[in-house]
Order: sequence, then C-alpha cells, then structure tokens
Amino acid sequence: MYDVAIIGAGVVGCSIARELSRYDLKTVLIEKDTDVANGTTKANSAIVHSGYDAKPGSLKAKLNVQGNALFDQICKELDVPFQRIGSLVLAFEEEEMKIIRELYEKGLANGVPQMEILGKEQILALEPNVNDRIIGGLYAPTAGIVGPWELAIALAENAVENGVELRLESQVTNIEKQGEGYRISMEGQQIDARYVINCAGVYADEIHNMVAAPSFKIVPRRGQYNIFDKSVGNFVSKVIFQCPTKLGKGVLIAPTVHGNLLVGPDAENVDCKESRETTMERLAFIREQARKSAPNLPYHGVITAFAGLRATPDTGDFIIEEAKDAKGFIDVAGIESPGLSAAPAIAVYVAEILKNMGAIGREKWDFHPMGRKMIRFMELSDAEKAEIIKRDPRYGRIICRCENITEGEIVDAIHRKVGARNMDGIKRRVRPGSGRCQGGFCSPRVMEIIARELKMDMTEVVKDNPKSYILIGPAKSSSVLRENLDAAAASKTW
Ligand SMILES: Cc1cc2nc3c(=O)[nH]c(=O)nc-3n(C[C@H](O)[C@H](O)[C@H](O)COP(=O)(O)OP(=O)(O)OC[C@H]3O[C@@H](n4cnc5c(N)ncnc54)[C@H](O)[C@@H]3O)c2cc1C
Ligand SMILES: O=P(O)(O)OC[C@H](O)CO
Ligand code: FES
Repeated sequence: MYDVAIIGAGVVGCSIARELSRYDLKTVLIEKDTDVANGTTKANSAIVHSGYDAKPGSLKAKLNVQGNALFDQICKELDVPFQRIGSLVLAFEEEEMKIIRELYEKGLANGVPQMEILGKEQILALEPNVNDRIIGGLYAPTAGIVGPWELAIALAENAVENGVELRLESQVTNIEKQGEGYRISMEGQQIDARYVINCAGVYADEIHNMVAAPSFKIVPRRGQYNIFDKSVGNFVSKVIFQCPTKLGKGVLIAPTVHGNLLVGPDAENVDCKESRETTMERLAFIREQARKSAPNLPYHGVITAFAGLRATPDTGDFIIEEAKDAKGFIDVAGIESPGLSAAPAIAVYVAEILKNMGAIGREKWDFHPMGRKMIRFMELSDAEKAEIIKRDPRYGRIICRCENITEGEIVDAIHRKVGARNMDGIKRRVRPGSGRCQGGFCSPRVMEIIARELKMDMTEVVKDNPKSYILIGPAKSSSVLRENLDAAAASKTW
C-alpha cells in the first residue's frame, strides 16, 4: 500500500512529488500520458509572475508570491533555465493608469517587492520597441521566465531519485474508498493508497467526482501563441503585458529562456478538454493585439504556433483542500494561471495539509536536492568541449543544426531517470525540433537515435502518444536505397 498517490504529472504533481520525497513516505506519481509535463505544463506563457494580479487574500495571490520567491533556489538545484527579467504592464490612456494603480495596490497587499509605477519615457528607455503612444505602466522586477516543461521534468527526475515511483501511461479510470484509504484503478492495474492528491489539470473535476459529490467544474479555456525565431528573440528584454481584462492578463510579448520570442495568448472557453489546435482567426486577433504593444513586432520571424488549455474553475480561486466528503482525498484543482509560478509553493502547502492530517512523519536524512546536471554542449568552453568529445565522441556529432544539439545530449536525455521515449520527449528535454526548421532536418536523425537506444524499430518511434506514428513502413524505393547503401558500406567504395 502506498502512503500517497499523486494523480497527474504536470508541474504541480511533479512539484508535490518532489516535495514529498523529502519525507519518509511511499509515494507514487501517476500519469496517463507517455511522459510527464504533457498537459498544460507544456503550453503556457512560461512567466513566473511577480504576484500583483490576484485578489488579495486569495490562494492564488499568496501562493504566487511565495512560489516566485522559491524559483531561484529550485532552478539552481535542478539546473532549470530561469531568468528574473522583470515585467511591464502598459497603459495607453488615463483610464488604464487607474488599473495600473490598482494593480500596484494589489501587489503591495500581496507582498510583491520592488514594484514601481513608471512614466512613458522611463518605459521607453527600458524597452525602445514598445509603442510610443503609452502614457505609463507598472514595472515589477521580480517577474521571470522559466522553462516550464524542463522544470517539471527535473522535479520528476529528482523525486524519482529520492524514491518516488513514477507510473506513466496509467490513466486513472476509477477510485473507490477502501478501508484505510483508496483503491485506484488504471487500465489493467490497481493500487491502494492512504492519501490521494488530485493534480489532474483540466480533468481534476472528473477525478474528484470519482470519490466525492461534484463541488466544482473545470472549464478548459484555450490560449494560442506564436513563437518567433531566435534572430528576433531580443526584440524586448522584459515581459510586456497590456492591462488585464475579465478573461485574464491579455496578450503579452516576452523573450523565452531559449532566446525565442513568444506572443500570445488569447482566452477562449472551449467544450473539449483536448482542443489544443490553433486557428488562423485567433492568431490574427493575437497579432493585432500584440501590435498595440509593439507596432513593429517582427512577424516575418514566426516559426510556429501552439495552444494550451487553462484549467479554469467555476470558484474563481485555486481549490487546494481535502474533499468535504472524502477523507484523505486532497484536490489540487483549478490551477490556472499563475499555477506555474505558484507550483513550488503549492507543493509546500500540500505537504502542510498532509502534516496536519498526521500523514507525514520525519524528514529523510538522505534526501538529495540536487538534480543531475545536463551537459549543454554549446555552453561549454573549447577546452571542455574537447575533453568531453575525447571521453564520448557522440558529443562531437551535431544532430540538430538549428539548436546545435549533439548526439551525446540526445542519448543522455533518453537514458536519464525520467528519460525521453518519443520525439516530443526529446524535443522538450534537449530541443531538437524546436529550431527554425522545426525538425525538418534533424527529425529523421533523432528517430534513428531513439530506435537504436531503445532497441525498437523506426516505425515504432512516435511523436507523442502511442498512436502518433511518423513512419508506417518502409517504402520500396527506400528499402532499395538502404540495400544499396549497405552494399556500398560493405565494399568500402565510398
Ligand atoms: C495559455 C496559458 C498560459 C499560461 N501562462 C502561465 C504563466 O505564464 N505563468 C503561470 O504561472 N501560469 C501560467 N499558466 C498556468 C499554468 O500553465 C498551469 O497552472 C500549470 O501548468 C498547471 O499545471 P498542472 O500540473 O496543474 O496541470 P497539467 O500540466 O495539465 O497536468 C495535469 C496532468 O494530469 C494528467 N491527467 C489528467 N487526467 C488523468 C488521469 N485520469 N489519470 C492520470 N493522469 C491524468 C494529465 O495528462 C496531465 O499531465 C498558463 C496556462 C495556460 C493554458
Ligand atoms: O491569461 P491568463 O490570465 O490566464 O494568464 C496566462 C499567463 O499567465 C500570462 O499569459
Ligand atoms: S535542425 Fe533541428 S530544428 Fe532545425
């Protein structure tokens, strides 16, 4: 019997798993998909908000500000890209300056440090590409940008290194009260756990309803984006917001931790919890909105688009509590924005709930907080590069030309504790496929490496879910070509 079962391995479930791995507990992290960080965690604005948006007194406000303060340490421990670049909210008219002052007051009430209301010239000095029609704005230097999926993957990996069990491809289909705890059914398997933590993102209401009377509803609210090429990645140096509306913080322009530029999101309630498609109409709307902030936005540099789903609750705030009619079942639901920023603090908050229930005992003496570092080959000095190629020549072979990723880095991503099993898994860990050609050049090479390292056939290598095949079988001409190449290699004629 497990002490704790966490359902959902997004950034929230992974943060909680890592936090609980400090304690002497038998914990399992359950995920329906083939990899961690495959839900909302892989598709968001990647901003660590400073914390002036949420209503003072709300869980969102408290956990955002607390979470923001934890990022330096966690990202250092786990070797996750994070930059505290600051954010600006722009005002274009006097009415909006009123909103800026309200945000500032809310920020003070929430405990956000170092905020300043700036005038037009101060903002233009910081961000020359911003529309010169602005009249002022709010500056929050503690806002940052992070690699959201890198964070979740590193948290999961560190949790596993500290004893948490990770079960992928395990969709929870039923939960029943059973003696001291709960019996959790997944396709073809069942486990028992004393405590259950529901971190199922947009599906959290359905998981809740398996054991308790319905008490909240999650509406998927889609947000779409464009990503721009690195050549225009420094168009702005901070996160540029407009004034928030009822539907959220609005369209932003921000650099990413990998040097691209991100523009979006819009906010659109959708019926389906899997509706992650982008649409020309909404992307055109985003473009128009973003041009208000920066009329010269270099749209020739767009390389791709994506969409994510906010898990918007009908309660207005994060729901983090024991379900009223299911003792030992804790909902961590409605974790829409600023859920990424709040995730480290949510984990501490959930651990406190478990402590108050008497579920958590002593801290383990052998918890090790440091993640195993990744070798980022292009960030090494020439001497370090030479040394590592001498040890492992695979670091001397560039596979992804756009992002300069070596075979050694890809092989390492496959064989780590929470290793990549498919193309998107590799892309999220080491970025081949994220560059300007979007994998046009490197994808076949990455497929070959996955097939070789995981001892599978090329046709078994998938993009993401088990049915997302890329190849369906050898074409006649390609098998003839392969025979010719093999023959040529054998006779050493080239
Ligand atoms: C457009 C957009 C922009 C955003 N921007 C920001 C931002 O800039 N800053 C910020 O702080 N926050 C932002 N957010 C919010 C942030 O992304 C989320 O709060 C955060 O990613 C939520 O993480 P999660 O782990 O709760 O959910 P998820 O990442 O969705 O994880 C839930 C997991 O549960 C799994 N699951 C579901 N059902 C089952 C089941 N039956 N069995 C097993 N597993 C199951 C899913 O597969 C999934 O992996 C944004 C969100 C969106 C959509
Ligand atoms: O639009 P919101 O308010 O859900 O916020 C999403 C991100 O945090 C900012 O883009
Ligand atoms: S070569 Fe890998 S994305 Fe272009």
